[in-house]
Amino acid sequence: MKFGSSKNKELRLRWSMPGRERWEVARLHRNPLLAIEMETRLRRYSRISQVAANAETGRILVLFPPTLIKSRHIKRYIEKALEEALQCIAPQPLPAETSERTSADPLQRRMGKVFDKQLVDIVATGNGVSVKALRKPLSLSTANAVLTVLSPIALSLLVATPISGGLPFLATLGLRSKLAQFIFLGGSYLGLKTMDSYVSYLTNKNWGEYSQERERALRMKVFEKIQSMDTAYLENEPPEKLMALINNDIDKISAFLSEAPPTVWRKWLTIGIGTAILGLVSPLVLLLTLIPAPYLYYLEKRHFTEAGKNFGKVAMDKDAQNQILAGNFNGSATVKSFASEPREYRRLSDNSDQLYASRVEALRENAGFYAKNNYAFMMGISVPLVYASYGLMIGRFTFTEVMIQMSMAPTMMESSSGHNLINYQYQEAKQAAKRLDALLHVSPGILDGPYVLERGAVRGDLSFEAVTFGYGESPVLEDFSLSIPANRTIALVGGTGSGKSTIVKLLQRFYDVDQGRILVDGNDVRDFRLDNLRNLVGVVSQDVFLFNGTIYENVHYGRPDADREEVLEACRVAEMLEFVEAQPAGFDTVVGDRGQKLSGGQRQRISIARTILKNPPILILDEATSSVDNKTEAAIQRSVNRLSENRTTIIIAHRLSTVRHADRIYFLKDGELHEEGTHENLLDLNGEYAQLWHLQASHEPSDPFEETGVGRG
Ligand SMILES: Nc1ncnc2c1ncn2[C@@H]1O[C@H](COP(=O)(O)OP(=O)(O)OP(=O)(O)O)[C@@H](O)[C@H]1O
Repeated sequence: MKFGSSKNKELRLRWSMPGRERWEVARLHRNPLLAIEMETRLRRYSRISQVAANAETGRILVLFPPTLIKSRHIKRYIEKALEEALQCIAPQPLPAETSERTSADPLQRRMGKVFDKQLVDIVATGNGVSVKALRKPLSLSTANAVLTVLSPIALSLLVATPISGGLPFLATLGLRSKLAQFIFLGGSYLGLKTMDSYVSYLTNKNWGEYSQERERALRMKVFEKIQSMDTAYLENEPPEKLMALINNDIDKISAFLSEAPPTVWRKWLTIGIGTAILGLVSPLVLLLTLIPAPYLYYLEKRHFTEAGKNFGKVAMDKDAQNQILAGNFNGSATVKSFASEPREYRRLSDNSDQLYASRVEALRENAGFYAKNNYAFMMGISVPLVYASYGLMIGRFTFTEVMIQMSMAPTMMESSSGHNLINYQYQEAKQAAKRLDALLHVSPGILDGPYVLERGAVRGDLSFEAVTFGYGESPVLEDFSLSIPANRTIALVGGTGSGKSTIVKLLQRFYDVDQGRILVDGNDVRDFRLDNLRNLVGVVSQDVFLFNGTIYENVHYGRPDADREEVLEACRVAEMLEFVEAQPAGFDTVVGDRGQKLSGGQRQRISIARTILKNPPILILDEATSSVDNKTEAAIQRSVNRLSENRTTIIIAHRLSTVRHADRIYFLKDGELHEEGTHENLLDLNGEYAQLWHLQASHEPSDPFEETGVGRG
């Protein structure tokens, strides 16, 4: 992307002093991903000491040592970082149908015709197949190939010089004496070897950096895509599958990129140059050298198929063994109680026999392959050399020519083998690219609306107008209407599966309604930016998800820009200070995976504190107190009551004592409003709500909220 004349509009220097500059970047405004990408890119410049990009203000602060870097360079660095970051996070312009996809970049298009198109597109994710990025690694690989061929030739000439009596072409360069030629060739050989090592290092380093850069861009793109996916998609895809896409598939592409292009490029160039040299010296020796190449190729291909099968079988047997062992160790008490140790022993013994057989088969095949491969390889070197020696004997070749043949034959053989490993990596990368490409081209159905919401301006009036919605064919909600004035507390009650949670999922646009509309302050929720809409709603539910961090971090998650004082205040309102102080490391206590190290009530309070910190105008309490004892419930209820003050609140609960003080209660049945009114109205109505109330009252010894004097919504 070029900025051209728009450059000045993109960037504006807001403030500057030696070693510090603050720039305004128009596109940074409200674009947190761009802020992250720009920071990452600017940090790569070793002479920039600190960077902070702020998506709220659209500004970027750069700190640098003024003695090392001139102020005018900062602008160039920012321009470059912006250009690269924009390409990296730009939305995929490709349409959903594979057949219609076209690559904008001409090099990408050309490469897509030679290699697998999906793989090329995936490698190009973010910023295309950049000629500039490939120029250096490709040049280094070329130099590497040339040096691979030149070094053995220099050695041949060096060894041949004392015996052959000198090289005429060196004599024409003024090196007439044998010693002068020897010194020149010895120096050249050592110099070439040194260069060869250094260029090899640079080649590997550059291809490695290129593949790592591509891996990073791809990982971020895939992660961004997964995050943008609809809830419906995420519910259908197991997390392990998504993790495998990000870990295994991207790794396969990265491994292919760091190995295959430099190896193939070097091998092909070496074969090309070697063929030319051997062809000049003796076409027959060249032919003899190349004869085993097809056989070597066939051997490798067969070996990869067989080895794939054999190691697949070994892996299966090993998996089965792990399962047997895990079952045995985890269920040791059950094994002992049934006295089934001999049965367990037999299972492992049978499995070990199978594992032995499959491993032996794999090793046998491997040994056979290496024996045949070595034999063919050696013949590829030996037969031409026998012929070359014969040629020397009958005077067809000079000693120098034989030495060149002796050095080139192994180099050629080495270069003509190993293609199957590359092919294997290519096939793996192709399959990985296919899966990633499919993911990147799924179009999310739920997209941002055009309007940016100012949070403070939202009152919190909610209205569901004739909403019909179903997850599949049959509707869960049908022609459902409900109005909630701002700052009121309403309750949704009803049998299991009646659609209560679905209503709040629709409000947050986890799904879109099939018919009708949902309004916030009179505006359709589909018109808002998704992040704005979801920031309006705070949910405290029965299943609290905590990240595996500290208590403080989990509360702070509610509003990352909150300071410590605000976090502590939220915890105080959520009545969690007492339990935090009892923890070994207080707020720094790590909560464990999904918060497993805490009790249900403790997790619940963290969730409430998190929501208090978020301070949303609309609050949803989805069975928030259903899994705790009466005392904890009463304490949580106190926090929840404080939390619901001055907010539109929807309470979902099965236990009716939790909702009796709501301003209005809606009783749902099969996705339709069956009864509505205050608790007293509904009791007077003596319908299903009243029946349920009496049923629950007869099972509950007393109303916990009456006892503790809390529970007013
Ligand atoms: N993600 C989903 N995919 C398919 N069907 C779903 C999904 N979520 C809910 N349902 C179905 O939609 C219907 C309503 O579910 P919902 O969770 O809204 O009920 P609920 O009233 O909240 O129930 P509960 O009180 O048991 O939580 C149920 O029949 C349920 O099986």
